[in-house]
Amino acid sequence: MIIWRYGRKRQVALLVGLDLFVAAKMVFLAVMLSGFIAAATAGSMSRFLRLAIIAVGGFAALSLLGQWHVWVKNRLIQTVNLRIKTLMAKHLIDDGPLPEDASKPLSFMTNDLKQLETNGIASELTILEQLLTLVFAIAGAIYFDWLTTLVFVVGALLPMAVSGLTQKPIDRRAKAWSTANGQYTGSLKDLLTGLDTIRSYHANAVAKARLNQSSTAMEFGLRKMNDMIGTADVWMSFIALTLGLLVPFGFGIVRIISGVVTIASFIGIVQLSNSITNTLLTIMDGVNKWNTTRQIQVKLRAAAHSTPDARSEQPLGALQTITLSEVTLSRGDKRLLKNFNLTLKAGDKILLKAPSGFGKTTLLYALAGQLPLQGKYTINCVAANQLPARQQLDLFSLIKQQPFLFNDTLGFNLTLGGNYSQSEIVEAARRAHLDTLVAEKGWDYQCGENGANLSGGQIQRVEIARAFLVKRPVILADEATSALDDKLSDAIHNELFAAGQTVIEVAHHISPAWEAKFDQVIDLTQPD
Ligand SMILES: Nc1ncnc2c1ncn2[C@@H]1O[C@H](COP(=O)(O)OP(=O)(O)OP(=O)(O)O)[C@@H](O)[C@H]1O
Repeated sequence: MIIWRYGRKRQVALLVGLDLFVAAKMVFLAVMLSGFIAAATAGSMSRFLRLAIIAVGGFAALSLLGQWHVWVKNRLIQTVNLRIKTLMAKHLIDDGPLPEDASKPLSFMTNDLKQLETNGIASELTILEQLLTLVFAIAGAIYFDWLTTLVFVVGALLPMAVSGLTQKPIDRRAKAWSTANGQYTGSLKDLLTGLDTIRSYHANAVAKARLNQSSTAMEFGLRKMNDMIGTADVWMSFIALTLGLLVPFGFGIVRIISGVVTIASFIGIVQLSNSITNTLLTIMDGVNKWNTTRQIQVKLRAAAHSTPDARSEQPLGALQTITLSEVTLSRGDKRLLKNFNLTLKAGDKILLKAPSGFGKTTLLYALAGQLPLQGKYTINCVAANQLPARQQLDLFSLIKQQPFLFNDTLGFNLTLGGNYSQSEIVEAARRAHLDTLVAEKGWDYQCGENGANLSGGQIQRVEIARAFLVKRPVILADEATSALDDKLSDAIHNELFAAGQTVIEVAHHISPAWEAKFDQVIDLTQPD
């Protein structure tokens, strides 16, 4: 159960306790109505008035408990939602997927979790409440006449057995909808990111058609899922109404005619039979809805149980060597580098050259452990895949070709909330030649969405300053100065070369004078 797994046990227990009172309301109503009929049949006004006072008082007390029930229920929903979101945020940030999968977690965090709330959590709460109502209603009806009740209960239970048949097709359609939903969110995100490109190339019509295509697929998936749930509901309801109501009602009439049951008892049974049938239908509906969230729950459990890196922490010591031997890289189905070899020692400066799309960025990501590689990769003679991911990550700072800036201050974008002294931050900014910008705008300057309020060169220097600030043993520089003028590019290279860190740089345009300063210049197109 989602609420038991992610909620506070104390809150769940209190809710179940209050559910008992909410559930008792229907039985209380039936007993009161039956009592009114008995008073009317006996022609006793005083008995009627006494019952009327008890009825009003009883309903007032039950309503007060119902109010408390609302608060407890909503607080429980809040706790469960928050715990799930915290868990997923942790999973996403700590052990999240590679960049190319970015739209999937976005869709999961928005659409899937919303569905989990409306179809999963809400259904569990309803089912719980309705189950208790059902128990009370059956107990009350047995008190009036057990045989008539039995007919009512059997009539109401039969449709439940049939509902099992609709489970699998509902599951299938829920899965198809979830996939289409993910694709829609992905293409919408892509479109919004590239809106200015679309407009400047007049690709509006194509963009609209593509978005329309994925929204059509999503809406179709939703319709198909709702069709299936709706169809199941309609026919379940037909079976429930005939077997659960008409047949037992007729049976009760026969019992009255036979003189076994009084009209007052029968009114009580009929009132309670409504509760029995309605609760069973609501429970079935809840179970159907809950079943649409099975896949989401599986993902959630996987996220909750994602264990920290099981590889043993080996003391790696200071970086000495990095070796790649017979390494092959792929991206999707595409084979990139094949049988690539590289040996470097700490402090080396390496320049990687190859035509666009050859796999240089992929190689840098693989070195940092953010993309897989086939072949032998060792750091200080230890196989990289034996190192905890965190340890490998901490060796590298990656200056990305397309840096990402948060919609936050300049200061935050440099430190990313890390714990650095002011002098360290100022020094990193100075080395990345950001000091003029800082003097002009200040650390609290808002960078805008993905650095919209900065120039391309300034964004690149924020990314460079991040790398200088963390001072990791290896700097992976992917076209790190492509947006800078020659003077700034030279100045940044001076800083890159001065610090004694290992530098592995990918650059298309680099002057012969700078090229000569690298320890190794590797042309990836040339076999060893
Ligand atoms: N997320 C991705 N999913 C699938 N394929 C990708 C992805 N990113 C890049 N590729 C493909 O992998 C190949 C290598 O890309 P990569 O970015 O490593 O090349 P590169 O040599 O750095 O290119 P450039 O010099 O243009 O930056 C390209 O063919 C590219 O289309």
